Amino acid sequence: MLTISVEGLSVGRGRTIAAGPLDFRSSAGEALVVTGPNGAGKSTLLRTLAGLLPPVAGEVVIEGALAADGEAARTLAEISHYVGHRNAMKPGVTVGRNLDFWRASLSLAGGGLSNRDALDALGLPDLTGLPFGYLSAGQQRRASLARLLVAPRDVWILDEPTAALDADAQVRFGEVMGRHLSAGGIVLAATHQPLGLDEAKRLDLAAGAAGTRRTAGAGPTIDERELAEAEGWI
Ligand SMILES: Nc1ncnc2c1ncn2[C@@H]1O[C@H](COP(=O)(O)OP(=O)(O)OP(=O)(O)O)[C@@H](O)[C@H]1O
Repeated sequence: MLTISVEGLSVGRGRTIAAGPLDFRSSAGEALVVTGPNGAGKSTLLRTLAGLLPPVAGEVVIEGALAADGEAARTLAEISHYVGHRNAMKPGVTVGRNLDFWRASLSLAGGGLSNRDALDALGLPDLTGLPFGYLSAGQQRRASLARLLVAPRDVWILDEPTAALDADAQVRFGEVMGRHLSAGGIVLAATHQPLGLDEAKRLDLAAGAAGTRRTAGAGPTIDERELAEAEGWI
């Protein structure tokens, strides 16, 4: 059975710890909802889990999942979707071609929904022929979330997934996540809003996190400019 074990994980930038050390475990069919005030380290935790930032300390152990090459997956990046604050869809390219890109990039063994069915699951009409940039903010978020369905992956790492969604879309996306969990998937989500995941485990980063940035004694050295470029800030 797919299991993610997080042990002594401290996350941050360079040697500055934003949150941790953290210990938790998620198994197939489970959701973990990460909460906490602004600056508590929720996004930093999710980016670290997704493999976009190195951990300051600790480790993430994956068991029971196969990567694209048929070997046991060793990192979450090999078996997960990451949806950050940004939509990661090209505005000048059609919705359909954006989704085709995600299908081609992330599908492990096929089996994803068609673009039209994925959009329908998020309550959108067939907008596949429109440039992504023509969509409203909420439509853009829905279309971006549709990539979770065109390229099936076991683990969904979601940062504020329902920001910009109206009430109907929030309910729909709650149902989409529920079906993913029922099929044995895992959801790791940070949010300030209820996600409709009543059975989810909770991880509250409030205690001792915001405003108490600490520096690790040892850790990987990061080139701050490289990091900023990788994150699209410069
Ligand atoms: N690129 C960066 N370089 C240095 N520090 C950063 C960088 N990005 C975030 N931080 C710092 O890391 C800490 C945690 O930020 P993070 O974005 O993880 O918080 P969050 O809990 O997701 O907040 P919010 O609820 O506002 O989205 C903050 O103090 C923030 O200033």
